[in-house]
Amino acid sequence: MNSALRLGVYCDPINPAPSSYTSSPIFMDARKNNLACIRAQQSKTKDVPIITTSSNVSLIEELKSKDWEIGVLKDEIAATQGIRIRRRPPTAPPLHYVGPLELLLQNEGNSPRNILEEIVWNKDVEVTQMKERYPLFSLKEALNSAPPSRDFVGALKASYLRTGVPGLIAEVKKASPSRGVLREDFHPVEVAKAYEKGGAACLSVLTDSKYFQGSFENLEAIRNAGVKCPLLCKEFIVDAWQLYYGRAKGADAVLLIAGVLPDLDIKYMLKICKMIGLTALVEVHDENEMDRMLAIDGIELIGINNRNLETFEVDISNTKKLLEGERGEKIRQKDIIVVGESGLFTPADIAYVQEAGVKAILVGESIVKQKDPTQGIRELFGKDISA
Ligand SMILES: O=C(O)c1ccccc1NCC(=O)[C@H](O)[C@H](O)COP(=O)(O)O
Repeated sequence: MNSALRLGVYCDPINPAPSSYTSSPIFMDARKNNLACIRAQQSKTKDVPIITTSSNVSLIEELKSKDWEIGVLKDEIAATQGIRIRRRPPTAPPLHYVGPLELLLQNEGNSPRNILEEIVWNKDVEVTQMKERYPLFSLKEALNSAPPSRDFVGALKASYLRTGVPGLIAEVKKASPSRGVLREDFHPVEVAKAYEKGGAACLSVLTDSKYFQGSFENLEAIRNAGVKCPLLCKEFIVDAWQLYYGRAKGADAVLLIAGVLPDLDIKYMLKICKMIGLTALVEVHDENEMDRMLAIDGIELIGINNRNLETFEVDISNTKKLLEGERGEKIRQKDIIVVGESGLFTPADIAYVQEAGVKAILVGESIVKQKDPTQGIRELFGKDISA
C-alpha cells in the first residue's frame, strides 16, 4: 500500500509531510494503521470496491481506535505550543476501544469550548465531505485551468507607497458570529466592485457558509467578474486540501490561523502555498502566537487580529502591543508586512495602527455596512484613497 496517510492536514501523497512528522512515533503508527488512508487508496483505484469481510472487520475497528487515539495525541502536541483550540474528536471512542484509559477519559463528553473551536470542528466535518466529492487528484487537474495567481503582497506594498496609508484589504462579509447580519441586501460582486472603486488594494472574501453566510461561489463570481484586486480566501483552514480548493476557485491568498494550526502544519502549508502560487496571510492574536510565527522562515505577511476569536472581545491596542520592542525589531529585520485586522472604524483607528507599524489593514464591518461601500472607504480613511 502507498504510504499516503491522513494525519491531520497531511493529505497529499505526492508532497509528503515534513520528515520531523514522518519520523515521529505517532506518524509511524498512523502510517501503519490509518483507516482513512486505506479508504483513500481504495477509492483511487476506482474499480476496487471497499470489501468488508469478517476477517477485516476487527482490523477496521482497530484502525478506528488508532485514528481516534491519534486525534487525542495531536491535541496534546498542539497544547505544548500553547494552542487551546482542539481538533474535532469522534463523538465517542470506537466500539470495543482497548487503548490507554487516560485517552478514553480525556476525550469523554466533548463539546466545543468556544466559537472558534466550534467553527473548526464544523470545518473538519465539512472538509471530510468535500474531499469525497472533490478528491485531491481532481483539484490538481483543476489548478491547470485556474486563473493565474496575482501578487497579493505586491498590491499591498504598492498601495502603501501610493497613498501613504496602510494598504486596504476590504472584506466581503455578509454576516459574522459576533455581529450577526451586517448587510441584508448583499450582492458580493457589487460590494467587491465598490471596494475596488474606493481604492482597496486587495479583497478578503469569506467562504464559510454556516457562520458567515459566505461561499466559494462568491469568491469565484468576484474573480470571474473581472475584479483586479488580488483575493484572499477567508476560510478556516484545517487541511491542506483546502489550499488546493481555494486556488482552484481563483484565490490569490489564504488565511492560516496560528491559534488553530501547530507549527508543523503551518510550515507544511506554507510550502504547499508557495508551490501552488498562494500567498499566506498568517494570523496571530497574542504574543505566544507571534513568537511562534517569527521563529518560522518564509512568512512574508502576518495579520494581528484585534478580535479574540474565542471571546469576540475587540481591542485595537493588541496590534500595538504585539509590535513593541524586540518583536517589532524582528519583524522589520525579516521584512514582514504586518496587517492590522478587525475593529477598525475611523481615521483615528487607522492612524493608531499605522503608528504602531502596520502597512496594511483588514476591514469588514465598518465598510460593508455602509449603503455605498466606496464612500465607506473614504470615511474610514478620512480621505479619497482611490486616485
Ligand atoms: O467576526 C467575527 O465575529 C469572527 C468570529 C469568529 C471567528 C472569526 C471572526 N471574524 C474574522 C475576522 O477576523 C474579521 O472578519 C476581519 O478581521 C474583519 O473584522 P471587522 O472589520 O471587525 O469586521
